[in-house]
Amino acid sequence: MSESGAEYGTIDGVTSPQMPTGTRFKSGFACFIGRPNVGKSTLMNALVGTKVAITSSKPQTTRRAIRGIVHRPDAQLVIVDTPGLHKPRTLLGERLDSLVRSTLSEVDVIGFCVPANEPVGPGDRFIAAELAQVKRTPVVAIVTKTDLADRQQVAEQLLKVSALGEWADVVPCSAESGYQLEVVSDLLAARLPEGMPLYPEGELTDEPEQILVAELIREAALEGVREELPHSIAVVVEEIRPREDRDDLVDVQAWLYVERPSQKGIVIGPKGARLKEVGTRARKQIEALLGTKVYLDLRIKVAKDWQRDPKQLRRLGFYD
Ligand SMILES: Nc1nc2c(ncn2[C@@H]2O[C@H](COP(=O)(O)OP(=O)(O)OP(=O)(O)O)[C@@H](O)[C@H]2O)c(=O)[nH]1
Repeated sequence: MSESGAEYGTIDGVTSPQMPTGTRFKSGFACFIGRPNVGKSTLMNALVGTKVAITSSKPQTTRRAIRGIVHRPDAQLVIVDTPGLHKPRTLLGERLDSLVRSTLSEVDVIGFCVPANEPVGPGDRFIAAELAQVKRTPVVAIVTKTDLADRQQVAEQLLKVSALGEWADVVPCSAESGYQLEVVSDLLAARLPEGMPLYPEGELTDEPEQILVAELIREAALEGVREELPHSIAVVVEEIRPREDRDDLVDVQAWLYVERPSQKGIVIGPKGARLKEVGTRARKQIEALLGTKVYLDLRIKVAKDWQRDPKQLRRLGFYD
C-alpha cells in the first residue's frame, strides 16, 4: 500500500493486477516544448483527459507552468506545460524564457513538438539547438496535428524532425483525432525513473484553484480581443469562499488588470456589455471546474505598464 492507501504497482511489495510481475512503478515529470501554437497545451489536455491548460488559437496564451497528471497503471506522468520559446521583448518575455530553461533541466523527459502541417523553420531549429544543450534529459520528438496533413507529408516531416537532433524517439500524433496518443504516453512514461506516485490517484492538477480560476477568467476576457490586447490582460483572484448557509454556492472575487485606460474600454465594451459576457462565460467554466454554482464578482483596474514593472509582475503572480 502507498501512503495514500491506494495500490500502485510493486511499491512496498504490492503488485497491481494490471502490471506484469516484476515491473516497477515509475513516476516523474515531463514537459512539452515547441514554437508557440504547435499544440502543446492541447496535447497535454488530451493526454490528461480534461481541460487544465488553457488553449487558444493565438500564440503565447500559456503563461504558467500548469501541471496535468496522467495516471497510468504502470506510471504517473506529471506534465509541466511551458510557454512557447520566443525572443524576449519585454521583461515578461525574459521571465518566460528563464522559466522554460529551468523547466527543461528539472524534468525527466521532454516532448519536442513540431506540427505536421507547417514547414520546419528557424524557430524549430533554434529550439532543437537549445535542447542539444540539455544533455541529461531524453527528448521524444513529437510530430503534432497529423490530422491536418496527408500521409506523405507526415512521413516527410518525421524525416525532417529526425534530422534536427538526437532524439530518444520520434512519434507522430494528433490530439484532435486521438491518433497515437497512447503511444506518446507510453514513450514518455518509459523514460521516467522508478518511483512512488507523486500525487494521489484521481488528482489531475496541482495548481491551486485560485490560479486555475484566474486562467479561466483571463481566457474568457481574451475571447474576441486577442488581436488588440494579446498580452495586456492579467487576472488576480482575491478570494474563493463558500457562501454562508449555502452548500451549493461559492463566491469568487477577482480583479482583471489592463495596462491602459483605452484597453479598459475595450474589455468593458458598450454599456458594459462585453464585460458582462466575459463574466458569464468565465462563470460557466468556473462552475464546471469547481462543481458548484458560482457568483463571480469581476472588477477591472488599470495597472500601468504591468509587464515592465517587477513589483506589478510579482503582484500578478509572476515570480523570479
Ligand atoms: N487540427 C488540429 N488542431 C490542433 C491540434 N492540436 C492543437 N490544435 C490547435 O492548434 C492551436 C494551438 O494549440 P495550443 O495547444 O494552444 O498550442 P501551444 O503550443 O500550447 O501554444 P502556446 O501556449 O502559445 O505555446 C489551437 O487552435 C488548437 O486547437 C491537433 O492535433 N489537430
